[in-house]
Amino acid sequence: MSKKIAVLPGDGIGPEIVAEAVKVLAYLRDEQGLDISMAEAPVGGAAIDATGVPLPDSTLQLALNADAVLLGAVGGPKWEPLPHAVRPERGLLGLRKRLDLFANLRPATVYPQLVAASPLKPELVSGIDILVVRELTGDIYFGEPRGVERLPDGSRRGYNTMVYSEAEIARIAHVAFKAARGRQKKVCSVDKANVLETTELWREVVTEIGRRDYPDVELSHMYVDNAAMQLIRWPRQFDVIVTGNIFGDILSDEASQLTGSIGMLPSASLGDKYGMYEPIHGSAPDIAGQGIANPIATILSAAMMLRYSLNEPVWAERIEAAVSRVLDQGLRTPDIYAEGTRKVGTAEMGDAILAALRQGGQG
Ligand SMILES: NC(=O)C1=CN([C@@H]2O[C@H](COP(=O)(O)OP(=O)(O)OC[C@H]3O[C@@H](n4cnc5c(N)ncnc54)[C@H](O)[C@@H]3O)[C@@H](O)[C@H]2O)C=CC1
Ligand SMILES: CC(C)CC(=O)C(=O)O
Ligand SMILES: [Mg+2]
Repeated sequence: MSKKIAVLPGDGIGPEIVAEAVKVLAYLRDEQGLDISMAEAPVGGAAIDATGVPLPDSTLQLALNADAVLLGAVGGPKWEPLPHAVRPERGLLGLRKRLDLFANLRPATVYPQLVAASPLKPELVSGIDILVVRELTGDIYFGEPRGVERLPDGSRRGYNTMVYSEAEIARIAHVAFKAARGRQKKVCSVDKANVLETTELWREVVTEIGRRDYPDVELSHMYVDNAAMQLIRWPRQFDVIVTGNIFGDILSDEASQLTGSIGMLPSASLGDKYGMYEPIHGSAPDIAGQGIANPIATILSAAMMLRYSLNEPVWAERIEAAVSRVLDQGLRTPDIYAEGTRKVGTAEMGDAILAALRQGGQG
């Protein structure tokens, strides 16, 4: 039966990078007989401009009725003056919550061709293969109460609430332990249990599940400040990192620098029923509209979609191999450019990956 893909380009560079991933998917549909259909809808700022809200019901329904969602990025300076409740980012958070996409898998692997593109020394980054398992529907991004209130003395006070239930911690812990079993069998759980009760509970629950259900997986714990430091000092010590929403958000942006650029990191946001695929970066307003954004993270997100939601692991591998071949050819968007390579724009990079896929697909 035909598989439906909801395509939500969003804002800033979103439409530019999603267009390149759509080229790849359209090739699989039109020339390789993959039984998929794509339908596009606005989300974030684009949706606010079109309908007044960041997650219109029609977009939500499209996502709920799809087999997988491909998302670009949302947000930008244009919508920053709006109240938080109706900002573009709330559209994305709403989508993650409504689809119950509690597990965000953010693999950070270094392509050997890009070792020199990392600001870190080659001997530190070569060979890194980290999977950040970020909880995506809880924590301080969703906790109530939240807001800014006026105090009797006339000054203002802002507050957000970090919340995790035992069940929320348990289900993400299982995802991390299971993922580790297919890798180096090491999980590092990152928290701030020395200060925050919520994450003390996190540590207890992860420890209990590890001991009870995954004795074959080595479990360690690290405070988030140390983890941020260790990622730079000795990144190869990590296999799977499991952590909450806000820590995972921050640490995965940091991990992207090990790989050369945030434009290289894909992600899969998974729940029991749905899957959404998005690069880890934002809408990059500073380079939007210039045709220079790196589309690789989005194309690799489409590969993850083929693997996790569309049961097409071979095409996922072929796309990943095509990216590698284009890097071998020396093509680079500006964010990963180094002397001796050829600088290309977003569309040229997408075209080159498609051309490499055509060759690989025939072979
Ligand atoms: N998943 C999402 O939709 C996310 C949305 N945002 C939103 O995006 C907007 C901008 O946020 P920032 O903090 O600037 O983060 P950002 O990730 O958009 O950009 C950070 C830096 O990385 C660069 N960059 C990002 N993606 C790139 C790519 N594919 N190729 C080359 N360079 C790339 C940007 O040019 C910028 O210098 C904000 O409105 C923010 O709320 C931020 C993070 C995630
Ligand atoms: C809601 C998003 C802006 C949060 C974010 O930065 C991310 O998911 O990477
Ligand atoms: Mg982020």
